[in-house]
Amino acid sequence: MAGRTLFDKIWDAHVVRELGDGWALLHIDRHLLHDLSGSASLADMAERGLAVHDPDLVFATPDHAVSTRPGRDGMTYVPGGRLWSALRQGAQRFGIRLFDLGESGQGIVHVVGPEQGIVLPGLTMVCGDSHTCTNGALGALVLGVGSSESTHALATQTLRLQRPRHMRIRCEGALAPGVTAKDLALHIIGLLGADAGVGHAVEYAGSTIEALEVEARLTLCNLTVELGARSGVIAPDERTFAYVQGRRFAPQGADFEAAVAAWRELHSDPDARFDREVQIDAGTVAPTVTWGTSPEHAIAIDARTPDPRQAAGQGADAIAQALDYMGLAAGAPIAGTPVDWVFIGSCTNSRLSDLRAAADIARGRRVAPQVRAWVVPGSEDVKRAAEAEGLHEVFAAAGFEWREPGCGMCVAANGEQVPPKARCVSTSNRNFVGRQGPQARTHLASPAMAVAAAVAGHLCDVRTLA
Ligand SMILES: CC(C)[C@H](C(=O)O)[C@@H](O)C(=O)O
Ligand code: SF4
Repeated sequence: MAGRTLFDKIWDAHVVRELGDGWALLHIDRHLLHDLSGSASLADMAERGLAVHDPDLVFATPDHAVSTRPGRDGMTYVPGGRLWSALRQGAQRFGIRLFDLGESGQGIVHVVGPEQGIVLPGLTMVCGDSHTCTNGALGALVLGVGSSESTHALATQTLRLQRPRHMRIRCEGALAPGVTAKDLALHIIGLLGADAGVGHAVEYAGSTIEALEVEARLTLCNLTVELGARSGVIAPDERTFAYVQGRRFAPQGADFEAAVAAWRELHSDPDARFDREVQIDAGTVAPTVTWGTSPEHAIAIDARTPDPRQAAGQGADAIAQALDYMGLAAGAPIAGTPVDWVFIGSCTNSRLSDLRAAADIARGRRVAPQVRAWVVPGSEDVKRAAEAEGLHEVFAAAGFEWREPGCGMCVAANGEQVPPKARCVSTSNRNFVGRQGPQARTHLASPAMAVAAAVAGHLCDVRTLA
């Protein structure tokens, strides 16, 4: 038998029935629900008189539509309150565990899954959210699903899926000081394009990936969907096992040891075949930011915006449009661009390690007077851990607002918007037109780069910050 990829190994272990033409019915080990798509799935189930097949494998938490204002409750953002109570009612009706506001386990669904040990190596997991790919960093087969797939999975604990093609992105070399997994991810998308992964499952491998901490791997995998791929995966290793050990829903004691023994088999065989292989020289990656309205509009901080006059055909129009929306000149240095807002948060960069990296730059500095800057921890547990270390005080002393856990300004589904034409440096994953509010302008960056921009008042290289 030919060698198998990591993805194949997890897939094969979950096939309930082969359906032909590459399709199979797969067992789904975990299902996560959030207030936007999850509340809708549960309402659909109720309306159709369906029962949840295995409520113990389903977990819910409000994140998108809840306010992150200090002292908030579920009704602080009134339009979102309806979704919050629908999620609560649905969870209660079907006997699903809900991590509610103020409780350990509440937070952005993709932060909570790994943090609580709900997502584990070798498992299959779905969630009605495109950034479910984040969880592949633990060596799990994870998929963002649509509403009918979500209902199917709730009702049957299975999903009918077509095996994707395989793509391996091999990253070699040590990241330079000041360069993070976020910069690497943006660099990769900038290089390959936002549709490079369509139809593929991505595996990240190589010495750079092996050297990344698990939380940094989560950041990298989070951006896989911005490459067009539904899932990204990293082979679990000693770092993964150490990360998982002791988490609330992870196996404990002898069960954990037995699980680790099985998890050690979860890697692509040396002779596994990939449909596409890409090599990335990670040692040359610089701190990277986006200039335009797609994550593929990524450039090194010391580079210039593109010039449509030097591009051909449709590409030129798209560049001109993006520059116009962003209020930027063609062929101009991106560094020095003045900034109005800074948002540190989202399922990309709101874990404890991200907040530590941000605090390291913020310590002893001040947010520029014209800038408004927020730090939104990814989960209740992240918030508590950060406060126990005094990070909230570092941020407050530097002039940042310290907020409650949730998606916050990432997609503005909770009314927290960047004002029209204001420019925001954001640690999130999407800079689409109107993403952070109508006419809002978003530059994606790492937490350290976002703090550097907040302090300088303009986009700048964190490595040269005064
Ligand atoms: C609202 C939700 C379904 C959506 C997603 O699928 O990703 C959101 O989380 C996003 O980041 O755009
Ligand atoms: S933080 Fe942003 S990207 Fe992540 S799930 Fe929430 S809205 Fe989507």
